[in-house]
Amino acid sequence: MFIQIFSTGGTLDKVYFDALSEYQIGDPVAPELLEQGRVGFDYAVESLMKKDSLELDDTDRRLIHDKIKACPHEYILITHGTDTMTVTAAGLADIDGKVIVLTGAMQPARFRDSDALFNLGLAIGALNTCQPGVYIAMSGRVFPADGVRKNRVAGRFEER
Ligand SMILES: NC(=O)C[C@H](N)C(=O)O
Repeated sequence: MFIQIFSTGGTLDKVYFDALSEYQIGDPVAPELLEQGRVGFDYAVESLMKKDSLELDDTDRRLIHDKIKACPHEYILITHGTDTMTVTAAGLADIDGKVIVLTGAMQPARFRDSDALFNLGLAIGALNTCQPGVYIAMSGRVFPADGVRKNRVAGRFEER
């Protein structure tokens, strides 16, 4: 099994710079987390952008779409900010023959109580078992991309 990972930014990849008292988006954390998980598959990671998903625009989403469409691999993982994950996922619905899973985190992977490792593991499980289609793996569940929303108050994803 080979998984192509595209990172786009989001809280998952955020780094806290104390001197600046603000967050910035660092390098993709996915490889480190996969190493920590001692995974038994091959993968490659390509960083497409380093943005909070609230700042993604149509041009960014077109790039994400076109990169995936042109990718020769069947299994695609997208790490993405949670706030507009469903918007990006909706734009991938026309891509056939691939298992595409988006995941992210409510807390930066670098935080001790982060949900990042858990969510990434869930996404990898989804890639191992799902039929071709677009899915969001968050909150311990794998949702079809068109059947989920983020509940900001509760801090989790749920059926819509
Ligand atoms: N948890 C997150 O990823 C929220 C962040 N604002 C984003 O959508 O990029």
